[in-house]
Amino acid sequence: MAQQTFLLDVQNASRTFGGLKAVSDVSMQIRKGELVGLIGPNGAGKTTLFNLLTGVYEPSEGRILLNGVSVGGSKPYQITQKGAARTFQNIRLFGNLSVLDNVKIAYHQHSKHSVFSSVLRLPSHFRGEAEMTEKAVEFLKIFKLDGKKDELAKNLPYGEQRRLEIARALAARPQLLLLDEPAAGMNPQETHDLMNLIQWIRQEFDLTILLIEHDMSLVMGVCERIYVLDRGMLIAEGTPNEIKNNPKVIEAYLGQEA
Ligand SMILES: Nc1ncnc2c1ncn2[C@@H]1O[C@H](COP(=O)(O)OP(=O)(O)OP(=O)(O)O)[C@@H](O)[C@H]1O
Repeated sequence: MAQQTFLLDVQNASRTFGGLKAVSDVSMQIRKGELVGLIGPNGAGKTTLFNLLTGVYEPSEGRILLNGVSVGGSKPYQITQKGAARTFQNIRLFGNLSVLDNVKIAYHQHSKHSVFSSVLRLPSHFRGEAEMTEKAVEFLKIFKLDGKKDELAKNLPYGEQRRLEIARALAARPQLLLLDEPAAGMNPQETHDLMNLIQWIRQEFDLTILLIEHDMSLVMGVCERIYVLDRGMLIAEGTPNEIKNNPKVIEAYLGQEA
């Protein structure tokens, strides 16, 4: 029987820093089109797992397959080319570039015009450049940022910077979009709008999404499945309802508050 290929297949991945096992023997399988949450108390290993998925760190043990192909040892930009793009917990925009240029940078790798035509300023370069600007503006429209395209990214309010980061990740045309705390610092209205936006872009761009989020209303409201990490280990996986009522999960979160 043919083996099922998952879009993302994490097989017994671990990552140690000195004596600390930040991610310990984690396995997770995500099918194309799913919207999955990754939660856990502070220091559980969520960002470290994202860093393994995106080539920031290599797993100390285990394998990570994207579309059935191992991404072990790939650099972050190579993983982006293989179809996974991310946002960061601490926003990482090019603050001194315009909002438009932040998106164009991501779009650049998908542009058809060659470096050769750019250097020689051939007509195809200008056509390519105009096309890229047009596409970038389309992405900005989705995130209601087109009116601010010429502002410096660093001058946007926090919630808009978060949206711009997602627009930039999306412009890289990923199959898998990894969002690290997309609602952090947003007010309830912004969070609510973001939930709708995440669901909309998933449909529109045929995306698979994995998101880390502390805002439980967002996680429980949009995710179909949730993985829970605690002290580097996967302690639960299930639907939002299953996770809400899972004693191990409740205990992990109560431990955090104690
Ligand atoms: N580069 C590193 N060097 C040493 N320790 C690290 C490194 N990166 C992460 N850690 C440690 O690994 C553990 C997991 O951290 P991580 O940031 O992945 O957790 P998290 O679940 O994302 O936490 P939070 O919700 O607070 O962002 C923590 O104890 C952290 O201090």
